[in-house]
Amino acid sequence: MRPVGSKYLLEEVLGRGATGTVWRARQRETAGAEAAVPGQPGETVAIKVLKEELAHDPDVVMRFLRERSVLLRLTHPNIVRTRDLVVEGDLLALVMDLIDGPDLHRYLRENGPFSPVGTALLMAQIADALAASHHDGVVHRDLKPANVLLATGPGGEMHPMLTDFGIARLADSPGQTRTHEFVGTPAYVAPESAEGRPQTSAVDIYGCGIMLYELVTGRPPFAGETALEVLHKHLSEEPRRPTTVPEPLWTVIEHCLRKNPDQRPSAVNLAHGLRTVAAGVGVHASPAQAEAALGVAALLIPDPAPAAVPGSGGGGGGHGVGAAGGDADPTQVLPTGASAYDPNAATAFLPAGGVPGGPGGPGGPGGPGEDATRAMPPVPPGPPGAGDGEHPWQTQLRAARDRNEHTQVQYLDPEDDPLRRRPQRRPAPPQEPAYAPPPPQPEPPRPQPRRQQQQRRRQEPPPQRYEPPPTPRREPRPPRQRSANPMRIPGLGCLKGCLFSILILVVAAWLIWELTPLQSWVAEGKSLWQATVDGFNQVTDWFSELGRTFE
Ligand SMILES: Nc1ncnc2c1ncn2[C@@H]1O[C@H](COP(=O)(O)OP(=O)(O)OP(=O)(O)O)[C@@H](O)[C@H]1O
Repeated sequence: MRPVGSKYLLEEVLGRGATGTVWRARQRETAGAEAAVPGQPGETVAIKVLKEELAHDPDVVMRFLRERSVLLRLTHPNIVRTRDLVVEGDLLALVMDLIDGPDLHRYLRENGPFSPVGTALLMAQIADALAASHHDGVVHRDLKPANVLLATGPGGEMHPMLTDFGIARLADSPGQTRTHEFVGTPAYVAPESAEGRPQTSAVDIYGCGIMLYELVTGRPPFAGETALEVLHKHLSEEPRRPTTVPEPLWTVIEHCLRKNPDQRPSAVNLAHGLRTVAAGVGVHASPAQAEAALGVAALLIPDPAPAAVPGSGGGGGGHGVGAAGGDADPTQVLPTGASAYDPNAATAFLPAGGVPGGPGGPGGPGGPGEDATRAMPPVPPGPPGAGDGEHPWQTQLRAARDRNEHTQVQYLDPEDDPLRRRPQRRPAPPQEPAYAPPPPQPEPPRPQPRRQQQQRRRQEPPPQRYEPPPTPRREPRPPRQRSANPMRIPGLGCLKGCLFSILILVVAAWLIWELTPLQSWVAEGKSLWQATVDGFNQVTDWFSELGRTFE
């Protein structure tokens, strides 16, 4: 096990992304006052250790420290809580609540698309999370199914939680050492981000539009062979409505995917619109609900004051458009050499300055590797603009390190260092769930806990079918009450009903036998047909006689 700060021990890798590696970790001791959640010794948490390239970047470090309070303050039932930010030596790490469930990308791949109602309800919760963060001035900027973790609610329902908040913001350093055009994932990138234009919270709404489309159809609307092709489609192609998408849901998707960010709804209005759609397109919708869903466009009012992405406008910070040289033609700032585009690849940093195929550019020496982390420029030996004086980040970094001065430094045997060997699973002691869930939401199906998924993946061959998680323990049923109406016949399947029916049949047969001339006919040896015909004639004669009497 490897210590992070003095408070946490890394135990097992949960996954790797473009910005870092996420570990299952254990709290060694209660964190200090800087942490939003002090935690208890023995508690399990998730820790994202940022990549070395990021941790070495002075601008990222400075941002990390500056935005500490913003990230720690961001709490919402649909946001994975950041508990602590750790700076230790060259290591930057975010301590989060551990979510025991798959991410939405994996869930979608294994279970196929959601129903329109399920899609609307799930995304309404994501829109709630965005509304809270936008209100706090925080724009996510990397919305995609892989960044939504699926916890299980108290009734076993799916509870989506948005993660990686602020990571795009941290990674998109304005420093002179890095000239990223944008940080994001091509399939989910808003046109203004792709073009390097000023960005606002409307980029997250565009991401919601892509996710809505993907959840209900199983694939994002814009695909292509290369990242460049996909980005071009975001800029120029209008998505078509698939026949499986109901009209009201399409209205919402279409508004979110407007090329003009000023025409996209605010997150609050998006959440409201999606709930109206969910209520109006389901099988149990009342005419009024269906009517309201058809008029959902009226609810999708844009945000009059969207939260701005700091420095994305080409002004302050000198990055984004400014670094790219103004409103550059997108073909100039995107990696034309990008090949074999994977729409579900991890977050990419697309370079502004790197010439595709050239040094520092995609595919060139010093350029992006095979993974999605592209165009990480070499780190200069000293801080930018340091000169003789000290750059502010150095002062802040030292202060942060001083806070961790009691950190236990251990030189581990390479065999024992989880960073150098394949992680071994260690049994986790029972603990309280990290997340106290909100009231249950209807639909969609349950997610599978992460532990089950990981265990399943290790077995050969992997099972093909989705297995639901163990059902939550139910309260024992109260003893069955006897019916207050013993004569009620609930159906022929019921023994009581059968006996009662037989009794009625026996009585009816006896009455027919006694009150009709059936006995005499049988005695005369008539056939059943003859007896029926005679009976019919007798009734007809009786009626004719009756008629004549009244004439
Ligand atoms: N708080 C958490 N609790 C449990 N698992 C987590 C948590 N945060 C992330 N993970 C898991 O860790 C893995 C890696 O996450 P990470 O955010 O680094 O990657 P990503 O989002 O897929 O890629 P990128 O960061 O490049 O977009 C994912 O499988 C994710 O499900």
